[in-house]
Amino acid sequence: MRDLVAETGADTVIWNRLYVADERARDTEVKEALRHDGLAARSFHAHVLFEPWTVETKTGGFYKVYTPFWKSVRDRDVGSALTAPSAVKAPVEWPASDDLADWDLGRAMRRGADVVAEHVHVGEKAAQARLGAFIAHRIDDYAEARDALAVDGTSGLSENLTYGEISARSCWWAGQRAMDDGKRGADTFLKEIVWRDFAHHLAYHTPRLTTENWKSDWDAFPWRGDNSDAEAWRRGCTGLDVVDAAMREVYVTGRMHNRARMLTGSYLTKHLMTDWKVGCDWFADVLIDWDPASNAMGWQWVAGSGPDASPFFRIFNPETQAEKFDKAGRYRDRWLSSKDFFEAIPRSWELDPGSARPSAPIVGLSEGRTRALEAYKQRDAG
Ligand SMILES: Cc1cc2nc3c(=O)[nH]c(=O)nc-3n(C[C@H](O)[C@H](O)[C@H](O)COP(=O)(O)OP(=O)(O)OC[C@H]3O[C@@H](n4cnc5c(N)ncnc54)[C@H](O)[C@@H]3O)c2cc1C
Repeated sequence: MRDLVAETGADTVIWNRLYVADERARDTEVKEALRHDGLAARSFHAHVLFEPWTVETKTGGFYKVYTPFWKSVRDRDVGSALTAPSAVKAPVEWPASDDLADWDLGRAMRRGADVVAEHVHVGEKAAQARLGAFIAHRIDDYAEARDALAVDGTSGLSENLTYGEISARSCWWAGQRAMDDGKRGADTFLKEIVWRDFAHHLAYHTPRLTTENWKSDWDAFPWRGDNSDAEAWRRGCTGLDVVDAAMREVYVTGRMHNRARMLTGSYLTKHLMTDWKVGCDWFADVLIDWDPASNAMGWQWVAGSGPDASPFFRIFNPETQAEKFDKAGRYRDRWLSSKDFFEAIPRSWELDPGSARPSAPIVGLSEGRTRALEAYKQRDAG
């Protein structure tokens, strides 16, 4: 950054504040170094709706459960999204830049970067267009459609929110206007935007959210570390159609349907009894919308180790879930028959469309469920 500042002649560096421990530590260090160099360094509240220290319980603590958090913020004044500055002074001479193509980032893949590029919509304009299309065409049915695996029923805004290409405030106000216009799904949409804030609230107040079991009694659980079953899970080769379809979807698009995140996560942490951190790390690698707080909160929720988590004994049955949320099998068909997956994966996986998937699940549903519940009972007995 120092080089860039010198090359551009910038006198001020500004950014949006972030709330996860390592992001805060890095930004503090950067701010100090820039100020030490005599530059102005300023950070702003723009990444979330409510900065984590501004939301308190009646006793002055932080929220550990979503519903009271939502109730405490839903009627707050969110403030309007700031307008863009009318002019930003450009450097007299732009610094020389490498050509990204020269970095050959997709070297280890067949055509992976090109495959994923078809699915991402980056940049502020794309984000605004996405929000506009969602509000105009999909928000009415959002509450029901958001769970249907084969339906494009959600906003798709997570990647844009992650990179700050659109602000949570803009989404909030669009949702509020939709509510005033009587759009049925608007309230659910606002609640989801606040789930994102809740993740950052938790990560700020309990930094261990992203690195350790949030509930320490889970430290005694015999999670398996990374293992060959987890590798089969990553490669979409578990023998369970819906799980494999979802693991292929994420490899091709850089995204995964929210319901599919829950059920692939459940299969990994419960049936395969693998530590949620293994899945959390994989999602960090492959998700374009990767957000450290939402990802860790999602994984700890699925695993049962997080605040406000789904109880461990409530083990998703991926097949029942698929029957419910992908009745006609369109989601499974689409991703299991996708040739793009084989284009996108690393060559070292040595998979091609002719490679067979296991004909039965690597860990059967009832066998995995019994094993997980037994380990859970023993954890509590021990
Ligand atoms: C195991 C697991 C891992 C996850 N990892 C991430 C991640 O790395 N990055 C990420 O942005 N989301 C993550 N989520 C949350 C959720 O799956 C995605 O935000 C959602 O699928 C994004 O699609 P969308 O933008 O169409 O969402 P929409 O349904 O349109 O929702 C609107 C916005 O609300 C927010 N939101 C919705 N659901 C959640 C949620 N459960 N938690 C937090 N925020 C939410 C997102 O910012 C989203 O863009 C994870 C969930 C699970 C279960």
